Amino acid sequence: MSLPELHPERTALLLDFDGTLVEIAPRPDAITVPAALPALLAALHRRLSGALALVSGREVADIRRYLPEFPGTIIGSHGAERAEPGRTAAPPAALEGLEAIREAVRDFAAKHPALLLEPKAHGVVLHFRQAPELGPQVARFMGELAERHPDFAVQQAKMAWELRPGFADKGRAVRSLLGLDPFTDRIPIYVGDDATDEAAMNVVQDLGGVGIKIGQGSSVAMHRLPDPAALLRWLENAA
Ligand SMILES: O=P(O)(O)OC[C@H]1O[C@H](O[C@H]2O[C@H](CO)[C@@H](O)[C@H](O)[C@H]2O)[C@H](O)[C@@H](O)[C@@H]1O
Repeated sequence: MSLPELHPERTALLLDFDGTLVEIAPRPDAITVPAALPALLAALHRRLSGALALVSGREVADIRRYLPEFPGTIIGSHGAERAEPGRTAAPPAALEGLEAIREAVRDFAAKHPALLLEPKAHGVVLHFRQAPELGPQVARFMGELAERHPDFAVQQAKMAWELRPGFADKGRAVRSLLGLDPFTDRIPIYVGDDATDEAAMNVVQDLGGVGIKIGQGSSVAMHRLPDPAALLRWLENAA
């Protein structure tokens, strides 16, 4: 099946960030934004009359650090934040249990120096990319921590486990975005590579849209591209 076309009046385009627009790197701060990406996103935003959003597990502020000129909507922290063009995301609500979670994760990471702790305003990520053998232990620890903090959910990522607020999920965030101008009444296309993107792809496909999975692994998506470079080529042809 060939990839869908981007129609200026009928398409809404929703793009994940890590592993989708940028290649996975050894650390969260070691990614390289392709030189052509900012201009490409600006061109797509114009072509779709604003119906372009980034949907990331990263915080909005983090995405803005890498793409300061991005003109569209940004959904961050797996859906816990949404920033409209030109506006700052609202500060996070106080989350019950977050301080205790941070402390427990800090203590655990201190015992395993190969782990990388990524703190977020809405949660915390433990990366085991530098010590893959610790993966099962990290999964167990984060799972047990989530059981003690029912407002939080465990989110699997690539070589990482995260605790995020239970209310934050990309599926819910995308469903609500698609009810707003200029996304409403358009056919959504969602592109993502990771477990967190599956809920969003389910939603867009339920609504008659299209999911595109980047890379390998099982997915609900009806289309697939091998890597971010292939996605950029497709977007360049469509822009
Ligand atoms: O929803 P996304 O935009 O795909 O963000 C998901 C997580 O991405 C980041 O972690 C992943 O990418 C890192 C950089 O390539 C990599 O080192 C790490 O192993 C991956 O898990 C980011 O650090 C997380 O905060 C995001 O939730």
